[in-house]
Amino acid sequence: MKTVLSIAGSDSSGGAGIQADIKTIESYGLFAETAITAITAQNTCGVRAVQDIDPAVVAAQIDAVFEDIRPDAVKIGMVSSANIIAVIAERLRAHEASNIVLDPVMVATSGSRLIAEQAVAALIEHLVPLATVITPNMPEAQVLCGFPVEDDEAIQRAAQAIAQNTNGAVLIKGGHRSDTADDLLVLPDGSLSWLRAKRIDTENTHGTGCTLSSAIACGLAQGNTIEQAVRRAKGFVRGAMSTGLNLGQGNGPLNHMWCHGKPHLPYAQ
Ligand SMILES: Nc1ncnc2c1ncn2[C@@H]1O[C@H](COP(=O)(O)OP(=O)(O)OP(=O)(O)O)[C@@H](O)[C@H]1O
Ligand SMILES: Cc1ncc(CO)c(N)n1
Repeated sequence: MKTVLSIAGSDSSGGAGIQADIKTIESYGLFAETAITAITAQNTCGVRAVQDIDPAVVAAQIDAVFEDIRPDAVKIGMVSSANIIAVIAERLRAHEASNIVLDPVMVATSGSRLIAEQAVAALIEHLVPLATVITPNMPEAQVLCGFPVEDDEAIQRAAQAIAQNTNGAVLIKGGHRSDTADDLLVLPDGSLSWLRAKRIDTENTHGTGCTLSSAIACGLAQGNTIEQAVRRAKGFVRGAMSTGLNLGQGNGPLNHMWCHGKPHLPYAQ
């Protein structure tokens, strides 16, 4: 069985972070492993508390996983401090990890900040160069490239600027657009493709980015090309957004148990 390691924060409300990743990886039929970077107390309305995990314990989790059940792909999500970022990069290099998907998480859907301002430089220096695919949303792309990212032309320039720091691909996600949900993919050979999609009219978008990035990691673990993995992942998120699940009082979570238009729950009543 193929395995995927999620290095990310815990979301107590279950819709984002480590929890979204495990649900996604299981929906792909793969085996999920985890290295928790932070524990957040949050729900669909906001983040109430964050406790970072000691960097030595983050490193120990990564070592324990690689030295036993070696993952076929790695997804990196919330990494809130420069020290944690540095140990993750160091351990992934030491284990010669491949198929690394970096979701440069900065702000939750609810608007709360999830990374220290000083840690952004460390993310660019240590993790961006290791990534097979980087998946910023538009505000994150703006922080990574340093200029406003508001229209198609700026999205294109931002993706190309971010791609300068990596041998991998860059996917700029369109969840923050008002008109469409088009994403832009720049492949390592510099070729550009727009992944066009109609917007789904819903407030329930908590964890869309976490779900997308772990789904891309699953596709890479299964041997998909980057473009195939990204297109399948976008379809998976779309399906998980479309079931009409409406939980919580804020931006609700996705339904990860969606599978090709029908539930895949053998024990469901
Ligand atoms: N309303 C929507 N309709 C269709 N697709 C959407 C919608 N919102 C987001 N998506 C898609 O979901 C994926 C994740 O994009 P998004 O920009 O929401 O990530 P994000 O901001 O990192 O998410 P989060 O911080 O909530 O985890 C992208 O492929 C995007 O196009
Ligand atoms: C733990 C965690 N990671 C990522 C996100 C971004 O959606 C979130 N809200 N919480």
